[in-house]
This record gives sequence, C-alpha cells and structure tokens, in this order.
Amino acid sequence: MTDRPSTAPAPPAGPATPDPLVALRGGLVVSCQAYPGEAMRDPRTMTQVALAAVRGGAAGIRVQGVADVEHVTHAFAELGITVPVTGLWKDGTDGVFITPTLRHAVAVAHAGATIVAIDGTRRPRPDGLSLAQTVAGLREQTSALVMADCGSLDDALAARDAGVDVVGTTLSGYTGERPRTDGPDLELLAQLVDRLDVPVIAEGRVHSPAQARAALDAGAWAVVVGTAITHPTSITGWFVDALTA
Ligand SMILES: CC(=O)N[C@H](C=O)[C@@H](O)[C@H](O)[C@H](O)COP(=O)(O)O
Repeated sequence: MTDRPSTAPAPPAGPATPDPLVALRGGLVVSCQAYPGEAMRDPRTMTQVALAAVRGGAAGIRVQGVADVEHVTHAFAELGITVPVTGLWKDGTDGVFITPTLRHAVAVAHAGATIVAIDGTRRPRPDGLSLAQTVAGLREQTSALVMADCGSLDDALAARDAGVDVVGTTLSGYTGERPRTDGPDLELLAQLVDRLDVPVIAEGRVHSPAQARAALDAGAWAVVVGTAITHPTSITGWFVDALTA
C-alpha cells in the first residue's frame, strides 16, 4: 500500500465532491475492455479481469458494454466490493462512438454503472441532443455521475459548462484536435487541471507506472490504464516488436 498524502490532488473548488469520486482520488482506474472479435470479449472474462485488478489495488474499474457493466457490478455486489464502476457503451468505431446518445447512457446507468462515461467532445451527437441535454436527461432518469471523455481543452470547457461531474483526457489524440502523443497527453492534462473546477482524470496511452505517476503529479484526480494492464494482445506485440527490432 502506498500512502501519498502530499501529492494527492487538492479537491476542486465548488460543490462537495460526490463520494464515488472521492473514492477514486489519487487512485488507479483499470479499464477492462476487449474488442469485437477478440477471444476475451466475454462479460465473464472481463469480470475476472476486473476482479484481478481490484485484487491488485485498483480504486476503480472502467468497463465497456451493457452486459459487461451488468456482470461486473453484480459480481462486485455479491462479493461486497465497493470499488466504483465507470461504464460506457461503444457503438461504432469512428466519430462519436463512446456512449454516443442519451439512450446508450441511460442503458449503461441502468446496467449498474456508478459513473457513466460519454463522448465529451463538441462534435454533433447521433441523436441530435447537445451534451448539456444528454447530461440533463441522464440526471432526470438516473442517479449516475457523468464523465465526459474529451479530446481537447475546448471540449473540456464545454463539458464543464454542460454540467458533467468529471472530465477525462480519454479522446486526446483521437479527434484531430491534439497530437497522438506516445504516452499520456500531459500537456492537455495540465491545461485542464489549471482551467477546470471539476476533477480531471488522465486517460489514454498511460503505458507504464512512471507515466501514471507523472499524470498524478501533473494534477490528475485519478489515472485510467487500459491497454497496458488488460490487453494482452497489445502487450505481447510490444514485447515481440522489441525482440524483432
Ligand atoms: C479512444 C478510445 O476508444 N478509448 C477507449 C475508451 O474507453 C478505450 O479503448 C481505451 O482503452 C481506454 O480509454 C484506456 O486507454 P488506454 O487503453 O490507452 O490505456
């Protein structure tokens, strides 16, 4: 167990931070996702991966798809695990595809997610709703918190104005507004921490413990790691590349 009282981010100004976000503060969120057609794309498998991550000290879990959210949250409830689950629903592969509509967001919340991660960019949404309308609709129908997956400072400022609870750097490098950096986009992270009064989560291409630490040091509320922990095909490829270079 590592105690980091001196480096945990200060609570943002404004209304009291909701409990699930307090639980994530200074911690690691492990994103457990397998992609269409992959051998591990099965809710039972992702639940096992999530349980392994919790055993390793994950403060939170991020999981994709209604079935996976249901499976993971049921297993956690049965086992008395209170680690917050962030859910999302990817529909498609380009444009707005991370929980793209209010319907997707409500379904993820109803499946048991404590936090629903949605596309937090300024791009038009497939259902024609604005981000603010999506957030309002989700709040009307559920008690889930809302995480905006953003790709730029302008996205994050707009998402904050739309009333989200937390923003992430998730889409930096994937929307054309920011370069796809080798590691996490620490420059964007620092901008968001400086400009926003909601927690900022570092997500995207955090591939090593040192990079996770650097993100926390740059002011991240929490750090999400997916591929480097839960995607064996990618990790194997990194090693194979090193051996064949
Ligand atoms: C851009 C996009 O679709 N990101 C997705 C969002 O859920 C996932 O594919 C990523 O694995 C996740 O963001 C964690 O990032 P990384 O796997 O780089 O640690």
